[in-house]
Amino acid sequence: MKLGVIGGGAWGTALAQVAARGDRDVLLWARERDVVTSINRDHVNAAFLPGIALSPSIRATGSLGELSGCDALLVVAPAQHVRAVLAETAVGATPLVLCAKGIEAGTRLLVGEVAQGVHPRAPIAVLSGPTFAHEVAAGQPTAVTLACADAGLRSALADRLAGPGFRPYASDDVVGAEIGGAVKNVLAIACGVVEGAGLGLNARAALIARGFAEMTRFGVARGGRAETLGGLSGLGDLVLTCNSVNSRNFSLGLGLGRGRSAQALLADRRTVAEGAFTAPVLREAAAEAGVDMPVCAAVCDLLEGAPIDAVVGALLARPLKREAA
Ligand SMILES: NC(=O)c1ccc[n+]([C@@H]2O[C@H](COP(=O)([O-])OP(=O)(O)OC[C@H]3O[C@@H](n4cnc5c(N)ncnc54)[C@H](O)[C@@H]3O)[C@@H](O)[C@H]2O)c1
Ligand SMILES: O=P(O)(O)OC[C@H](O)CO
Repeated sequence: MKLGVIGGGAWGTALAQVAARGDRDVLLWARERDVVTSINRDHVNAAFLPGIALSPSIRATGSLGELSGCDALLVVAPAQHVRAVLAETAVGATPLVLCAKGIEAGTRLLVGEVAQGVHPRAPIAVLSGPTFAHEVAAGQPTAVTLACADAGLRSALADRLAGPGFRPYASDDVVGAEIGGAVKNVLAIACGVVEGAGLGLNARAALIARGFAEMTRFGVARGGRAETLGGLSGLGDLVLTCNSVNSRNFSLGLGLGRGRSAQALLADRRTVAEGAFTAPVLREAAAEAGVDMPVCAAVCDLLEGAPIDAVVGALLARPLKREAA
């Protein structure tokens, strides 16, 4: 199975490295000319994944048309750009493996739903889980959820990607796998705020547990399964990103917690903090589904500039309730 990768950021490059294990050819489309040159000439992605020596069997291209010879495509553009990039790609019935974590603004669609709308004949899979790109690219042990309704395709993709340091777990719950990754980014911002504002480790643990309850409520309301939310793509990724400054979302929250504005923090950054874009659309989607998500709503308020004391005070002053509710 020849794999193509759409997106030359940190995660697309790390996944290309996984797919290239054993000197297998991988074609990676990158939007930036400097990334294409850097990968083909020096076998590094100096812009988005510095310090990692890439397999020479990864070839980069700036032309989406070249991907037409691939047997499956890993889609690793940021969530808000997936529609535009896929619209320019000839896909037909080639399987698409969605690896971005987010919900599309405006439509409130999951990335897999966007892909299905653009390419109705393409089988859809989702790869998600606790995966800092640098660690994956360096071959450090990592496990992910690989979700696909088609058992044969799921198994073929898992066999193609698995290796000594990369272990996919199979699932048929595409929606559940996507929602975990999208919601955890918003919750990671909240945990960063707690760290930046010095609110303590108890508060962070409370946010992780109550945030997980929100993620599960929303995921189940959208048709996912609670067991998927409790797996690698949900709880696993939530634990990772809520506890490390290596997370772009956590570090965005850290800056907010230290008093900087979201606008200033997001300006000029070349890397993506998906939670900032997911938070407002998640608030809309939760309202639409009739799901209470107070922590995620609080992150929206903070991104819009509300004072931390007021937001935290309002969260804690809500009426007391049963934990399971
Ligand atoms: N970095 C990680 O560790 C990691 C791990 C798992 C999942 N992800 C997810 O993968 C997705 C991609 O993130 P990343 O970390 O590879 O990106 P990145 O932050 O390393 O790089 C930004 C990417 O955005 C792309 N981009 C910017 N503007 C664009 C546009 N107008 N159209 C198309 N692409 C555009 C750039 O080309 C680049 O590939 C995100 O959804 C992210 O949540 C990232
Ligand atoms: O750096 P973040 O916050 O985008 O997190 C990267 C991955 O999603 C971790 O699994």
